[in-house]
Amino acid sequence: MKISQAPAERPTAVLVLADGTTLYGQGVGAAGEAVGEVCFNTAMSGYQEILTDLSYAGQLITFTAPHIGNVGVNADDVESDSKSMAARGAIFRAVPTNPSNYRAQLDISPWMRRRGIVGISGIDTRALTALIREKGMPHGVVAHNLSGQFDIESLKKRAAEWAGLEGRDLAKDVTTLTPYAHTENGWEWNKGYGAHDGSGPHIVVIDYGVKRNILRRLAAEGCRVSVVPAKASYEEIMEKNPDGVVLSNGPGDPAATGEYAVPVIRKLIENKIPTLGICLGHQMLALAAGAKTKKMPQGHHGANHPVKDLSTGKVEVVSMNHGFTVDGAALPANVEETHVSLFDGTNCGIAMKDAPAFSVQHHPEASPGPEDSFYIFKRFVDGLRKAA
Ligand SMILES: NC(=O)CC[C@H](N)C(=O)O
Repeated sequence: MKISQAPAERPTAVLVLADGTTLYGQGVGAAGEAVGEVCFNTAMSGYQEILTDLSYAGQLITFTAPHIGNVGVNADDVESDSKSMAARGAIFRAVPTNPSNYRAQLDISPWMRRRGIVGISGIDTRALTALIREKGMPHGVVAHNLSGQFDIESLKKRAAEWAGLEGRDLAKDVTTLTPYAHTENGWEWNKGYGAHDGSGPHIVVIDYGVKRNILRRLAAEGCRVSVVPAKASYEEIMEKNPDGVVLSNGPGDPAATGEYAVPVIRKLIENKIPTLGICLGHQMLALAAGAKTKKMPQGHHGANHPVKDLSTGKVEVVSMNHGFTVDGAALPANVEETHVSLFDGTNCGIAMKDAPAFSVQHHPEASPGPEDSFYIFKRFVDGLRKAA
């Protein structure tokens, strides 16, 4: 399959893929160039959460929902701060129009400019998504400049020479540099975020690129939440006297990140410290237990993926964002598969039989997406309360 698009009349942006596919459009957000792996996200809403999710570092996001920016942006719906290294590029079908929503504080384009996200609109995202589905996630460059002059050959070369995500540890680039305490609670209609009392179990979250809503959901369960850098040692974690440890989501290849993270996680398991892993944290718990991870052709990025909890038989509709997967067919004997994707049967959760540790591939914190899996936090925290 090959796609092409006639140059827009006065293009101010272009998407060039490593195979030379060149799609012209209108620039949105920051001017400049962004190189990365081109993925697609099928969520119908939640573009602000998606564009601030640090797990997208190194990726350019094609939104399959055609109208991005309709409800504007606000200060609440962010998953990382303004200096974050989340997705550097975004690809839209329609040129964003004036937002209409009572929560809107700003248009998407100036907001993207502030965050340094280079965007292109006017792209046939349906054809691009079909291309990704057929051939896997290509490497590409989004370039945006008002002159409309682009050196396509050099952009193609840049895309083709980009090293890709396999073997890349990106958690070290996006993690917090210093430990901190988190106090923001879950968001409530007409109230926003409150502060929690922190009277419940103490959770240490290892930040590989943590989404804020993971921290907020833990706070909403009554937990005291401490966040530590990705390279915190086992001793530094234990000095904080955690009742439980959460391994966060994050960008890049779990196998590369695991080089420093897995030895720490192994010690947590050996010492029977209650542990919950989410997405990258799930993949690294699996690696620590002796399982394998591999790259997926298209990955899962959306907010309506059906997943089955094998322990209850219930199906939950979940938020997903991953391009690597745990090989469910090669799990060690002490690891039980607890969740599977009903789209393609890939592994979506594990529990260790000989340690109080479990993890899920999807995003129980949603943000964006349905709240079906909030119970994962409750399951973890109830377990801690029982053990106390
Ligand atoms: N959201 C995440 O934590 C993503 C994990 C990993 N970087 C992947 O793409 O599979």
